Amino acid sequence: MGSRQPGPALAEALLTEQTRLTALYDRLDAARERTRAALAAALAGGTAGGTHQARLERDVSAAEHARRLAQLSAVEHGLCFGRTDDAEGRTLYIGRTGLRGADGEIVLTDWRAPAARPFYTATPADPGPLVRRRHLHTRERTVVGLDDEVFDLDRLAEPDRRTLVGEAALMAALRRGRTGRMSQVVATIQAEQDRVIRSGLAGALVVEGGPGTGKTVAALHRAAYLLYTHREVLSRRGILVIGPTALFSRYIGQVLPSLGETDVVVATVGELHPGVRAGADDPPAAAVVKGDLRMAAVVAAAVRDRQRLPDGDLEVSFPVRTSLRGGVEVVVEEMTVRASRAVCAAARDRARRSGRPHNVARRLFVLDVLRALAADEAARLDAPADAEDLAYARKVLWSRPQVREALDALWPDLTPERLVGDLLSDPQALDRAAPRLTAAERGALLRPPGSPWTTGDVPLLDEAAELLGVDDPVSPAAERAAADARRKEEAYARGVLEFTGLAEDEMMEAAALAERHRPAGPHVTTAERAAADRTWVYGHVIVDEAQELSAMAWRTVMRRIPARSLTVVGDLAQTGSAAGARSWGEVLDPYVAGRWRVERLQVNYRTPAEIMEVAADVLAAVAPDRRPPESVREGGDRPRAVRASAGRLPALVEQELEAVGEGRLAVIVPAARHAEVSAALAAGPSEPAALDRPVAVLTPASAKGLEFDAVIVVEPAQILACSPRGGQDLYVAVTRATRRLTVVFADDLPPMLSRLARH
Ligand SMILES: Nc1ncnc2c1ncn2[C@@H]1O[C@H](COP(=O)(O)OP(=O)(O)OP(=O)(O)O)[C@@H](O)[C@H]1O
Repeated sequence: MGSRQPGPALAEALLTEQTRLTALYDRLDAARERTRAALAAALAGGTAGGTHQARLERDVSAAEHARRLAQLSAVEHGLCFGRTDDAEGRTLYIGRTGLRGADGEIVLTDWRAPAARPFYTATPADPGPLVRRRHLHTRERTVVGLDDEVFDLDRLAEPDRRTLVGEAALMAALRRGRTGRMSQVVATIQAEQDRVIRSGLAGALVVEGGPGTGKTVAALHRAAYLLYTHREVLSRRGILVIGPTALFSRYIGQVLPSLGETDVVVATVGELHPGVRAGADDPPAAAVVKGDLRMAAVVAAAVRDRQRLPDGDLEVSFPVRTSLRGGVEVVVEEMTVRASRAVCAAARDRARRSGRPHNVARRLFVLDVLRALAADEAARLDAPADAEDLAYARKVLWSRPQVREALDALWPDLTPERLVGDLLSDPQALDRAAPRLTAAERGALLRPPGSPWTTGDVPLLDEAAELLGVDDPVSPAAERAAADARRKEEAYARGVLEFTGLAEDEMMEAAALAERHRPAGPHVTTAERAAADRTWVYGHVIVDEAQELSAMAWRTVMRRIPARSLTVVGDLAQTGSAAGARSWGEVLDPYVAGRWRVERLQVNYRTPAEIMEVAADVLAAVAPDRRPPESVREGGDRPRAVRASAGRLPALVEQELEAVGEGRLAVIVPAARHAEVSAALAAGPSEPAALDRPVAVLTPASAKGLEFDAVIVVEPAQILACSPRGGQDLYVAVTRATRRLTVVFADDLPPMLSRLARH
């Protein structure tokens, strides 16, 4: 065990570290003061004008100072948490940010810096350069405890050669009650996690491991590490973190800001199409078809299906003379112009061959047909026309609603929403676009017009958006409006200067506000700009619970990361979606063949051994080739099974709440029972405030990635029967608890849960 120091020695050590910590906070205060002044100066400098270049530089440096100030403000708690001493007598203090002393020497080493690495990787068996590692426990600006490990092998007995880093510190972190939010763990990162965090940026890194092995927490720290190490590239492009549900996004939402990182977008696949918020999931049959790569061809065919030819020649009639009779406008003379079907076909071919997206190629089609119509009109009027006349005639024709309507019917300007919405609610359109799908598959896709968007629709919308494109040259008016907005922002930024005399928090708010209110330019955070732009290219993408993504969803993700720099986090034994992955090769080979690598995490930090034994039985039944992770903790309360009718659930919930005190409880139910149990427990819908309540009623799918002090799993037999991946769902459900697991059943307890103590 780590050598905890006895009385006087401990007191002396505490005093030494307190002196150091106080000095570090002084440096932090000074750094904030300097940054605040630099921000104020940058905002004030040259506001009256200056060259465009000067303004740009000022904006960029102001953004940089604002970011640094945000970072310095985020590290107030737990600023310094570790110290290393090496064989050469060098001492480093490790903290959540780097700080320099008055002479420019490094007084606090950022946890992400290469020099900090031994703090995480040293083990008694392989201490590297270290002779001692010390964990500092602090509350506000005070040192309240120390935890030392002396890597002096001669004095350590073999059984004491632990492999875990700072066991006491880790255990203290793991014993904390759950708050409904994931917290950062920079002080207790384990060696195997450190490898994940510091792995290089290129290619795809797959982080695989059973439930509770810290895949998510390691991936988020990796985001912070990558932003630190490759700031140049990544802060401009940002990092996208994709999670399984909005609830999960909320659960992990604090980790990166608490590490001082803001250039990260957290979203679900259902949120990747700006303007559409897909909440609902598809029924399994529809999910499977929508997730199939054949859908790319279906969407492409649906687009082509909207590029039509007239039945015969194209004929358009419009009034050329009208007169007012009794206050009503009547057509006195009409004219009909024609373009032959062959001309329309040639126009369509040319537009298609151009390789441009539908809405952009539309211009070519329209132009060709208008040419033919204008020539026909000239012939009809018997008026010899030169090129200029014809150009004018085309313009006039295009301004006629009848002409526009006729051309729109042949080659309409389409939004992705309209294309996909129409396709999925029109059986004939589906028949035409998807001849290769079976009738049953097409049937699974069909739904009433105006149905809400589902997660499975988003990859289809994204596919459609790619094929449709946008024919939207920036108008001079829009440019003027943007310039105007920029001027207003500059005035606002000047106003921010008045805040500089105020307290830290207020200053931060003002700086953040200035950033948030700027619609364009460097003051809007990278994350905000990225989230609003479907075509944004990210610097790195992290996909969590990656086993859930369908092949079509992967296409959508890969579009956002042409450089293919990815972290893919998941556990194939937890795949719940019918359209999800079966192997990483199947997912990644089409995009990064030969450029992906796997890191496995083996230790479970969440679930005590007693609960994990139960989970291992479930795993053995559903995925016999997989080994469960090993729990780092034992001694949790014995998991139990209770035979009880639904009516007794509220009483059981009360019991569990009492047992966990301040802790949180989840009741995980088969999807079909969610509404009923929520009503019985007077719990609201599961999104997004569920984590704020002491009791959350969740389905296995919505519980994915989350954890609670106590979990009640309701009717496991029904969870098993509810979906084709019911076994995986049950595995997810029984691995969410950090302390207590109760399984409630009325009739049957599945044999795989027979290890549970019966009550
Ligand atoms: N090094 C660590 N120090 C302290 N706590 C840790 C550490 N690693 C993981 N944990 C904690 O263990 C719990 C599980 O971690 P996490 O949610 O990242 O696991 P996971 O592998 O993503 O699980 P799942 O597959 O079930 O989603 C979290 O509470 C996390 O904070």
